[in-house]
Amino acid sequence: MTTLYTRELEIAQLAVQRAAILTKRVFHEKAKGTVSKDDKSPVTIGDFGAQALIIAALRANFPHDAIVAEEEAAQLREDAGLRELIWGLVQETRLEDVGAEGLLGGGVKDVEDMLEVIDLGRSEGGRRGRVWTLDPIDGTKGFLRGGQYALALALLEDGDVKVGVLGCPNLPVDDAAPLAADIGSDHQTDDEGRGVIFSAVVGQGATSRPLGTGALTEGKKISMKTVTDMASASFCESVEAGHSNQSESAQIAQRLGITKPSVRMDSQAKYGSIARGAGDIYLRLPTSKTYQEKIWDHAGGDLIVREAGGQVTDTKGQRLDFGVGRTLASNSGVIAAPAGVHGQVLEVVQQVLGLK
Ligand SMILES: Nc1ncnc2c1ncn2[C@@H]1O[C@H](COP(=O)(O)O)[C@@H](O)[C@H]1OP(=O)(O)O
Ligand SMILES: [Mg+2]
Ligand SMILES: [Mg+2]
Ligand SMILES: [Mg+2]
Repeated sequence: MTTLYTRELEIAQLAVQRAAILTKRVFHEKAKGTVSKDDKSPVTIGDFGAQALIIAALRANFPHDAIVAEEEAAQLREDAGLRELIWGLVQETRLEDVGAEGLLGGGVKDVEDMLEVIDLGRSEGGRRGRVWTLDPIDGTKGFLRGGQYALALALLEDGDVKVGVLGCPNLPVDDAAPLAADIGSDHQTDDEGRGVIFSAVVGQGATSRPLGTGALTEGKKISMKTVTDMASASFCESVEAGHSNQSESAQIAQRLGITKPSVRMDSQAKYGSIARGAGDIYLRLPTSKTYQEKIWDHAGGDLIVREAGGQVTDTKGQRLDFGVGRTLASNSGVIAAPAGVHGQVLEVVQQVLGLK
């Protein structure tokens, strides 16, 4: 039997759309309730609030599915001020479309329930059954800086990505618009013309549609650009130097004959951008032997790029393996490129990294 994942896709898109109303509100506020996690990375009331809203929708619609999400409630249990702020936001956030809000169902009863909902994302993942993976704000540093960020949700079945949704509130709606890495330094930019949801279902292609706040509109098919001449191609890479080895990628660009400077952008907005042909190649080269990439940072983007005509592997040439657990422990780095040139890029990456 073919499973079409129609309901999963609809709920995932609406859940991301609703949570984005909350993150956009926080994005425009000066005080974002930022705290530091144990690994020293930042988390805001936007991350916690979005995670609560999205998991509440999953709990109501797919109560038997496992969830692997980035955030946990431990810090909120110790900070009444912070959790009340988040609870206020969660309570107030509704989709404009009453029917759509009804579809999401459930809701969050009270503050304690909100903390429990956040902690439903603590599954260990794995190669069996249905597992949702969620990054409520991917690219928190971009979110704080006024750059790109994404709400990333994907459904894995037996370790394979079946549905991927990326909400990118700061990317242009227009698939043909030039790559937008930044929205201006004042954070007060008009939201007009911005906000897009990228989606893909395995075997059904990838689409984009406006993020909006009302009912979902029909998606438009997206596809990667065909690269015929490397000299006119460019890399899309992290802003954060600590997330990808930028000097190695400069050598790779040079060997490939790429002359344009890399476009630096936070979050999985990179995957969405290349999937719609607004960029060409996404490179993420390991910086340390110890950091392991997380499944929620790649699952949605991986499927969206592959369904748009791309190939995604690690630097060893292996597909990303989302069935190992919460991390991509068996992979190293990421190379996402149009299928026609992926082999050529991989070859040069391996030469420069000394892998062959
Ligand atoms: N040391 C690290 N190396 C690589 N990626 C990291 C590291 N620390 C955090 N990340 C994650 O990298 C992603 C954003 O990186 P980039 O913009 O470079 O693609 C985010 O998912 C971020 O998590 P987070 O979701 O907490 O922002
Ligand atoms: Mg984080
Ligand atoms: Mg992330
Ligand atoms: Mg995150």
